Amino acid sequence: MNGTGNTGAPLLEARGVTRVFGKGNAAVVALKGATLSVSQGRLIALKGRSGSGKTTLLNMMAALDSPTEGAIFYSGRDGGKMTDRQKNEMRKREIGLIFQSFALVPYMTAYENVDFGLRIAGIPATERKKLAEQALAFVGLASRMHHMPAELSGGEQQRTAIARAIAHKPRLILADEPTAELDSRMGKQVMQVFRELVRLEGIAIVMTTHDPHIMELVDDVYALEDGRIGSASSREA
Ligand SMILES: Nc1ncnc2c1ncn2[C@@H]1O[C@H](COP(=O)(O)OP(=O)(O)OP(=O)(O)O)[C@@H](O)[C@H]1O
Repeated sequence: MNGTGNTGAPLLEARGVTRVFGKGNAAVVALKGATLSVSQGRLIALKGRSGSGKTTLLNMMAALDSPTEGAIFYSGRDGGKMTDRQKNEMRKREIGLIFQSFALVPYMTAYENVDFGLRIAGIPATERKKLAEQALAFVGLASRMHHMPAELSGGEQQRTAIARAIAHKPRLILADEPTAELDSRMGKQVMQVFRELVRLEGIAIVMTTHDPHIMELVDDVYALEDGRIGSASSREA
């Protein structure tokens, strides 16, 4: 990742991650000993039924939640040994998050949404315009960037959300069901943008999905079943 990417360690590694919500009789074991490794330039899908633990794992990869057992390493750094402040900083600078529902600010244009994300990431004003325009051009929205979200199609809104997630040049993107609210054509556009990010920028992307068609478009698939990673399959890059 930025500044720490030459350690030889994977961008992100989950080792034996277990997450239990609640206590006693009410305890829910959402993840059971999940282990996976994310290297630069890979597009990875986590698949599994509703309730299998996909979002729980993604939230922990994003350092939004902590494992009950096991550990997550970010370029070799143990997340369990980082303070909340260090985790917040790392998330802002090194990770881009994308959600199923796009999560755009409705009264800001596409450009303003991306600029807002850059401000939150602490990027100085002098650099923001160029980075926002570059990111919006990358996702094919150069000519639509001054439109409000409501004036954009679902696919364009999700591509705006991708531009916001990539504008600060993170090395890792975590996307929770990014194509779930899109029809198949728009879902494909989003997957094309992901493939180009992986190929041209060397970014690693981990996405959750239910969609069997998407499995053909990714490099690695991890199947979650009742909180366990039941199987993994890869194709050569
Ligand atoms: N904060 C929480 N408190 C209690 N239980 C939780 C919490 N978050 C998730 N769970 C439970 O953990 C399990 C895994 O949930 P998770 O949201 O990770 O599944 P998912 O595979 O992402 O499902 P979906 O595809 O429906 O989004 C479920 O049984 C869920 O009810």
